[in-house]
Amino acid sequence: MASQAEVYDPRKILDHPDFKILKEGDKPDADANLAVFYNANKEIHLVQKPRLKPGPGQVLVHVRATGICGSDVHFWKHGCIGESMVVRDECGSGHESAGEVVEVGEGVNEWKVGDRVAIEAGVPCLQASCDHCRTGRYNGCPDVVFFSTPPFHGTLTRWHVHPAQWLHRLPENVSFEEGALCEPLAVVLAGIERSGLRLGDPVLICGAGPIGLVSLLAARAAGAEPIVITDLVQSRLDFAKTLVPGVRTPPKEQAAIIREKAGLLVNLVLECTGFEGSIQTGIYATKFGGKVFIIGVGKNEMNFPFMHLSANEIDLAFQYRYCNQYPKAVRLVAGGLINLKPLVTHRFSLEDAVSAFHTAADPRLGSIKVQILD
Ligand SMILES: NC(=O)c1ccc[n+]([C@@H]2O[C@H](COP(=O)([O-])OP(=O)(O)OC[C@H]3O[C@@H](n4cnc5c(N)ncnc54)[C@H](O)[C@@H]3O)[C@@H](O)[C@H]2O)c1
Ligand SMILES: OC[C@H](O)C(O)[C@@H](O)CO
Ligand SMILES: [Zn+2]
Ligand SMILES: [Zn+2]
Repeated sequence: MASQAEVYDPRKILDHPDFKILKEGDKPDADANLAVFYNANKEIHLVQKPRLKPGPGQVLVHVRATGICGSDVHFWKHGCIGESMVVRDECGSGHESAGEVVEVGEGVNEWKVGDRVAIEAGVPCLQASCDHCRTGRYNGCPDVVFFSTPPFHGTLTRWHVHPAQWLHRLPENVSFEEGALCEPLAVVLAGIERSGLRLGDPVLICGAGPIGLVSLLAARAAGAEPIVITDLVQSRLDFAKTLVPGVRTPPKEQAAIIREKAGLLVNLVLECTGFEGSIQTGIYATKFGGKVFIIGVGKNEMNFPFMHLSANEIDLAFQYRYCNQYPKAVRLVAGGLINLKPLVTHRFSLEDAVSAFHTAADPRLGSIKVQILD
């Protein structure tokens, strides 16, 4: 049986005669399989890819909404995340997507044309010999195909072929935009689950970007009180207040001010920036026996106040993507416990998707979540 990596071999697309990088002024074919690709030269462009037929066990999805994640922008602007995820060739972007089934491959019985789905972008190997897959923690699978992490192309495209079992049904009351936002929600829910957050816990959230704001919504739904959120950008704190009016926003992200604002030391920090200074602030704001749960990603090496952590029995924990979170994410949105709608501040067509990237990458434009709709 072919591995997922072989099935989704990225060269198949790059070497295909119908693959074409569109230059300025090029008019795409009608209904073309447009996508946004970046490369090792830090160029970003619209491309035309072949529309492939779904193979056995696969489904062809018309992608209707895709959000731009900070990691998409990071791969474009910096060419890597950490040491193992490196852009070496043309690579397709996007992993926050939802759409509509348009064709099913052989042996697919659970989906039919017209079904509305959220796309789970990480496809693990599911081999019995893989301990991570066998034990259900499939986000640790070393052979995962994570669409949009090089070398695998992303789901920001018009026609995307996906394995049937990594799609999640969207109920009628969940829009494609919300379905796409279930991806960052899955990241956050995985973190909240492993952080052990309980009703009435005082929580500090560091960073009011999309991940911090989704954490705010999820922590509120989970019963955290009080919740303090930090950011260096006032407009993002203002946005947090509109989402959850009761949230406390200290004027500076310093531990002493956070303590005063919270009225107490927090027992849980959800760190959503990945910056060393912010992680340190989180550590100093945490009470004896508390936990600093780090969702943000950043530099390869960082300094933490070792003896303060030790003498206060503060746990440091980390989140890497997610496993088993999509069904929960969809239920929470459908059930009205988490309202993701306000997070989408900018919308673009697929034809104009490169402008969407420029908007997402420019902090002066004040976007929270930029989505591409088709
Ligand atoms: N662990 C995972 O699997 C996973 C998945 C998705 C995203 N992430 C990471 O989560 C982090 C947040 O993602 P995002 O999309 O919200 O990014 P973002 O860049 O939009 O938001 C980060 C926010 O942190 C703020 N910030 C920076 N330094 C700060 C400081 N010292 N104190 C307080 N706030 C500060 C910024 O102003 C910004 O608003 C990123 O590092 C991202 O790569 C991790
Ligand atoms: O939402 C998922 C994240 O963006 C990915 O893990 C990315 O950071 C690296 O592949
Ligand atoms: Zn992401
Ligand atoms: Zn595996």
